Amino acid sequence: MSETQGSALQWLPHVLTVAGSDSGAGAGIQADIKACAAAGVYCSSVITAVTAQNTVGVQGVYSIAEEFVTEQLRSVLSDMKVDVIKTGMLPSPGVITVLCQIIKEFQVGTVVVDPVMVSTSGDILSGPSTLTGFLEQLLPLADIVTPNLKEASALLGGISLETVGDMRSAAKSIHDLGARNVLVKGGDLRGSSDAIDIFFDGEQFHELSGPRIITRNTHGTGCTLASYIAAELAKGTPMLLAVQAAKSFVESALLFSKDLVIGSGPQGPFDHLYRMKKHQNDINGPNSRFSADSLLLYAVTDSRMNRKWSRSMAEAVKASIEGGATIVQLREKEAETGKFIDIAVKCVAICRSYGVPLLINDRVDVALACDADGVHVGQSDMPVLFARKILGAGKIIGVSCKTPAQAEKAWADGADYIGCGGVFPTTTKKNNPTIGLDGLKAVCLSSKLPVVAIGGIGAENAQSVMELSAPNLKGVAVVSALFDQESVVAETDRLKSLLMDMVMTDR
Ligand SMILES: Nc1ncnc2c1ncn2[C@@H]1O[C@H](COP(=O)(O)OP(=O)(O)OP(=O)(O)O)[C@@H](O)[C@H]1O
Ligand SMILES: Cc1ncc(CO)c(N)n1
Ligand SMILES: [Mg+2]
Repeated sequence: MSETQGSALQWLPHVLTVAGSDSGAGAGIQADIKACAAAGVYCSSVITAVTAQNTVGVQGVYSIAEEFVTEQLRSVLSDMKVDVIKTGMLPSPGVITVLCQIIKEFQVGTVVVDPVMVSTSGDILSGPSTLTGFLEQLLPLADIVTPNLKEASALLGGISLETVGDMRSAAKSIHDLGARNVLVKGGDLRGSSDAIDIFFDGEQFHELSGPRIITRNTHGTGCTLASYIAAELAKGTPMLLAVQAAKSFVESALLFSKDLVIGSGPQGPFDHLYRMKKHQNDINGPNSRFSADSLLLYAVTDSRMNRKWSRSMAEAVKASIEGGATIVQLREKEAETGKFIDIAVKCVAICRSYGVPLLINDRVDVALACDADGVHVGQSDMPVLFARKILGAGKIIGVSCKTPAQAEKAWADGADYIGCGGVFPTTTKKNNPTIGLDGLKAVCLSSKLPVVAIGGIGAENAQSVMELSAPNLKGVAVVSALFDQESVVAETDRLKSLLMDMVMTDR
């Protein structure tokens, strides 16, 4: 059919979750399906148990007979191409045995094991009788196993785990039991202000640390993390990157949902599909303060160049606006905070009088203090999610991105635009690898956000940039082409006219 319609057949990465149902839908199968959906991955589901569960706890468990688990597994695997199997609640030794047989029979490529044993509310989901099955049958098939502290302890005969050091030793011991990679989750580590997980690939340890979000809505973080890892693996993401992406997803979802009220118990669910909600918010307009058209000619200041041409920052900024700059970013890498504020206050006043937005590079505090229009942050500066938290919906936040993955995250975290580069080599920023026009195009295509290109751009090559057929590429950001010039007004005006011609002929 698709041939007659002239369209290519489409393949969607596919995770099969083998897990229990949570009637409250915060954890279990329901969390797995939502996490995979959020990652853009198809998720089929074989149900091993039905729980009567809510935000208070688990009131009942009804295990599905192993014959019927087998029937479900055969149904899915005989018909569909599954890339990754993710396991959650496995209520009996018999279910573990049939699952392992079927994984081998159908030669499923990748297996993610979340050794769910006890819910955070303290209820038993898989009793001690399954321990041997986990240890002897399932772990040796696992590409990654993701125990929380209690589960890691249970797998290791009940040893106590209280410190990050204990988590490292546990990860190594569990690796020795046969799992190829181990992630010991520290969500429940007492007395830690960060949420620290330990990843061990058999050779190296990685301490994955993120801020602990203060919220009651952490029900299902474990299921979600494992499913998101499975989803990333199904897309072909390498193991460590998949784990990092999953942790970052959980963190963002918890932050976005921290004040959500569902249920009256101590542990609420969170919103896996927050990105859709965020998108709705965007459409509905808190970001209407920002017009993407202002990215057309984006002037980034440089005090070294100002010194060379003996002009003050205020003079340089004013000249760039008179020449036609549509937005200005104050970039001060050397100035002390007091000096920076002094300059920023002057520039805010100038920009405001012309109606041109002024952004501050990197320093969220300076932007707030001077009531600038927003900030531009790099990948190693304050994360967009936190900058947004501090600045609120009323400010513009831009972020530098070199890769589609960074671009995707920029949008999910609430950025208003992406600065993408360095497109061409430049002397302004040393040791900054260039991504070329191809890299720029890849970033544009992978994001819904407006993009401004940066790096070695001037009148001579602006056309080659603007010709990229990406509708969200809105302009060029320049430093030396405006500021390392005898006349800032004249050079800005020249580039602006070129850009205007390009956008006009485009229409
Ligand atoms: N409050 C929090 N803030 C940030 N990250 C968290 C928080 N709580 C848990 N996490 C992260 O969520 C992931 C799951 O960890 P956790 O130790 O809670 O698993 P779990 O106990 O199996 O979860 P579940 O509640 O589903 O049983 C880990 O990456 C952990 O660091
Ligand atoms: C069904 C089910 N699976 C897993 C967990 C662990 O969070 C839970 N609470 N319920
Ligand atoms: Mg937990």
